[in-house]
Amino acid sequence: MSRPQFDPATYDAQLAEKAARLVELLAPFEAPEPEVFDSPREHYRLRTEFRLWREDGQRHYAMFEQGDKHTPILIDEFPIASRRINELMPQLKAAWQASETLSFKLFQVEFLTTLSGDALITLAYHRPLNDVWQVEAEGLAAKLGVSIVGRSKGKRIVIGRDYVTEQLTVAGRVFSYRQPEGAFTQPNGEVCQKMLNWAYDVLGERTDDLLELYCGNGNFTLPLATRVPKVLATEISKSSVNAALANLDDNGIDNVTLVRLSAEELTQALNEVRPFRRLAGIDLKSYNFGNVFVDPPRAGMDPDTCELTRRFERILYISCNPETLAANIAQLQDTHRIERCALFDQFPYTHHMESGVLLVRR
Ligand SMILES: C[S@@+](CC[C@H](N)C(=O)[O-])C[C@H]1O[C@@H](n2cnc3c(N)ncnc32)[C@H](O)[C@@H]1O
Repeated sequence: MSRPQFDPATYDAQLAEKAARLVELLAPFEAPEPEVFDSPREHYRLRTEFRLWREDGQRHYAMFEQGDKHTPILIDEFPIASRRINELMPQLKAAWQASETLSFKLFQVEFLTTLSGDALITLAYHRPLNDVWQVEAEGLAAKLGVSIVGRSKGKRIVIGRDYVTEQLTVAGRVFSYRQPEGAFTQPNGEVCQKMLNWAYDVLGERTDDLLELYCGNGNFTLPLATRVPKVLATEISKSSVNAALANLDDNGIDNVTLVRLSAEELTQALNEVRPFRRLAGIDLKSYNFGNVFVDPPRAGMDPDTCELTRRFERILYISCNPETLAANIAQLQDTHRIERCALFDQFPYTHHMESGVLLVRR
C-alpha cells in the first residue's frame, strides 16, 4: 500500500469528486443517483503493512509513494490506521529496539485489527526463526495482548491464533467473523458494515436461491444467506474457504454450500464444459437460482463469468474498481439495467473507489 495523503479538511471535497466520477462512469447505463456512504475521517483502516527501514543505526516503520521504492517515508504514527494499530506501533518498536532476537533481519510488519478490539501482528524475516525467537515472541504477544505470526522463507510460526475475530452488525443481528492472517479482509470495518447492510437491503427477502462468487471469508455470505432459501458460494483461496466454513458454523448458518472453485471453474461447471471432483455430491440442478452476488478482485469478472451472470434475474455486484465494473456492465446492459447503485468510501484520501450496483433483468 502506498501512503494516502491524509488531510481531513479535504475529505468532503474528495468524496464529492469520487461520487461525480462514479456518476460519469455509469452515465452510459442510465444509472440512478448513487447512494453515498462515507468513512470515518481517521482511524478507519483495520489492517496495514510497513516495511522496516534502517537509518541512524535504528529500524523505523516506513512506507513508499506509488512507484518509488527508494525514498522511504518514515512513520511514527499513522492516523488513518485504527487506534489499536496506533497503540501497538510504538510498543512493538520499543520491543524490537530492545531485542536483537526480535529485530535481526526483520524486514516487514503487518497489523491486523478489528472493530471488536482483536489484534494480530505478522513479523516477516529474512532468516530462519528458532526456539529463542519463539520464546521472546511469546513474551511479547502476552505483553501486548495480541497474536503473533512469524514468517520466514515460506515457514510460519503462530503464537496464539492465526486469525482475528470481528463482529459486524447487519439489520440488528451481530455476525461473528474469523479473519485469517494473510487472506483478504475488507480494510475499512465501518464502511464494510455499511456495505453489508446495503447489500442485505438491496437483495431483499427472496424465494429463489443465491449464487455467490468470490465469497472470501463469508463476509457477505452470512447476512445474505438469511434472505434466501439456499446459497451456493465459491472462492479460490483455501484459507478464506476454511475461514468461511468456520464462520458459517460459528453463526449457525446451515443453508450455504461452500466450494473451493475459481469463478472460471464454476462457470465451466454450470455450463457443463467439464465436471469437477470438488462438486461431487452437489446437485447444481437442485438450485432455483434467481440471484447472483459477486465481489471480484480489481480485474473484475472475466468475460465468461460475466456472461454466466446474465442468466440471473438479479445481479448484485460489489466492486473495488469502477473501470472493470463499467466494462462488465457494458457487457450486460442489453439484458440488464441498473436499479440501485452506491459508493462506499473504503479508501479515503486515495483515488480508489468501492461501489455497488444492483442489475435487474429488463
Ligand atoms: C474483493 S475480495 C472479496 C471477498 C469477500 N466478498 C469479502 O467481502 O471479504 C475478492 C475475493 O476473490 C477471490 N478471488 C480472486 N480471484 C478469484 C477467482 N478467479 N475465482 C474466485 N475467487 C477469486 C480472492 O481470494 C478474494 O477472496
